[in-house]
Amino acid sequence: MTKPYDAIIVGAGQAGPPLAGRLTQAGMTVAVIERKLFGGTCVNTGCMPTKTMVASAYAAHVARRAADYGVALTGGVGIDMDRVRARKDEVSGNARRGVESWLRGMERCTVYQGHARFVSPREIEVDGEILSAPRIFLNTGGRASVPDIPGLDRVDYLTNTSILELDTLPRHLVVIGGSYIGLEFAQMFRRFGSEVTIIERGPRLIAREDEDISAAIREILEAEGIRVHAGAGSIAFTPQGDDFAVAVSGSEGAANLTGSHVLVAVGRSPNTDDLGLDKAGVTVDSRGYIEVDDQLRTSVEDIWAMGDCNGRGAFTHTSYNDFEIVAANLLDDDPRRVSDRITAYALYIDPPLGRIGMTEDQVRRSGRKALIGRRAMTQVGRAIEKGETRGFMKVVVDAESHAILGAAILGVGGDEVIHGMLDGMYAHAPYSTIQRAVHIHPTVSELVPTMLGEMKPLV
Ligand SMILES: Cc1cc2nc3c(=O)[nH]c(=O)nc-3n(C[C@H](O)[C@H](O)[C@H](O)COP(=O)(O)OP(=O)(O)OC[C@H]3O[C@@H](n4cnc5c(N)ncnc54)[C@H](O)[C@@H]3O)c2cc1C
Ligand SMILES: NC(=O)c1ccc[n+]([C@@H]2O[C@H](COP(=O)([O-])OP(=O)(O)OC[C@H]3O[C@@H](n4cnc5c(N)ncnc54)[C@H](O)[C@@H]3O)[C@@H](O)[C@H]2O)c1
Repeated sequence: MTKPYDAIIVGAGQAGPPLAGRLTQAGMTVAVIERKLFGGTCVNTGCMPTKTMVASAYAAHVARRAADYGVALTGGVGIDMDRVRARKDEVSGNARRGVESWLRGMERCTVYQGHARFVSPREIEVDGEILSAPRIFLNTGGRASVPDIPGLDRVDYLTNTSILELDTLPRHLVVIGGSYIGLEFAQMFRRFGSEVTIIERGPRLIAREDEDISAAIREILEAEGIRVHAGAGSIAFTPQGDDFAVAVSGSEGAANLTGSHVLVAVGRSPNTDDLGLDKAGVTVDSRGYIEVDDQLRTSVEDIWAMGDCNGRGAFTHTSYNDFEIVAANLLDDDPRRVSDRITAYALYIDPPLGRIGMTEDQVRRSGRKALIGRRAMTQVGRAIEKGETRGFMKVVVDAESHAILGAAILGVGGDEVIHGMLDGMYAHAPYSTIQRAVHIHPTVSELVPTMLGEMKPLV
């Protein structure tokens, strides 16, 4: 027998649960299907656990530097991995339980725990039951990709999920992939006390960013004792008892290392291969992402895809914004669109990188006339006072319209401070609006107007 609902939501990540809230408030009956953990990647194996552990690593780092601040600690700095993990489990577990109890207590919402699969454009099967609805929303997220590296299959490799459950500290953690996931874990485990090596296939770390940012990040990580092999064209693993050997060669030369643990951090793949999308006629692109239009409609009428599974964003805030776009179009007669969204994200190494809009390189390649402002964190009073002067900030502005095109702040508070300029971009304000704003002293933000007042033509 088929159970009818007004709507079916597959996946309880960042977009599904709030959409269930809006649809049920509008009087619809909704089935939410989640196969694993409520809250999805961000809550369980992504942002929340990692940022909680990044905080532990930061505490260790500051403790090691205590004497710089005139604080005397007797004895060395030890790491209690059980406590680190327990703290992470508490933060993440509270959030997961919060999402689950919210959904289970939601009027007109029925929660199914199991794997969902289409049997037709309007029907989904979960654990042998068939549910039907005139509208279906997909929020299935993604999982770690595993690269085809010789010998990797013979090594007990870790992903962002399994590394969170380690109860002992790796002696030597080898990280494959030098982007968001790789860099955050690399610095975290180095600060916990592991030896850490990053192996990146591309010519530089976090290669989507400008070269000066990649170089500064590499310098920050190397200063903490992390080894980096970029331009690694060839990587091969050989098991050696409980350890493994890894041979790397490429544009930075060749090296042979011995590691105890390897983390694979080479990108994510969408959870779309096991959804029966062919039974519904929903199309995917060559990498498996569900094809959507600017308002997140798939190729099949009344089926929408939100979050990481549609390839239009890969962040918690973009997934949540997808929910806002779908809800606004469906329930509020408000034609919100993905193309209204300005690129914005942060990399949570310490100091963090806050990034918005275009990179300097993208602006240069666009050929438009632009102005650029730059300021080292050594010229920021608050950073000096805090003893955290690594990094710099920069901004690129259109020379004719005076619109802010993009900015980066690699420095203490950079993930927060960048929002002033982001809000200026959303307000379509010329840069002079922020340049003339009187910011609070002493903050990192107070140097943003100064930087905007000292711009030069981008050549
Ligand atoms: C280590 C790490 C750190 C990160 N840090 C950040 C960060 O600091 N900031 C940031 O913005 N982003 C971060 N991200 C990215 C962020 O976690 C994701 O972009 C976000 O969680 C995507 O949300 P989503 O709703 O699209 O999917 P998900 O949160 O992945 O949710 C999808 C859900 O669907 C379920 N599901 C899948 N298929 C089915 C099926 N067939 N049937 C039933 N259920 C199904 C899954 O079990 C899952 O619960 C990080 C990611 C990782 C891996
Ligand atoms: N701070 C954040 O917001 C945050 C943190 C973590 C993850 N995330 C999300 O998770 C997603 C995945 O992150 P990620 O870092 O795994 O992927 P990514 O796609 O950002 O980077 C993968 C890196 O691995 C390298 N690589 C690919 N194949 C390789 C190989 N065979 N050998 C060596 N290097 C190889 C690539 O050149 C690239 O630098 C990101 O797109 C991001 O949206 C966000």
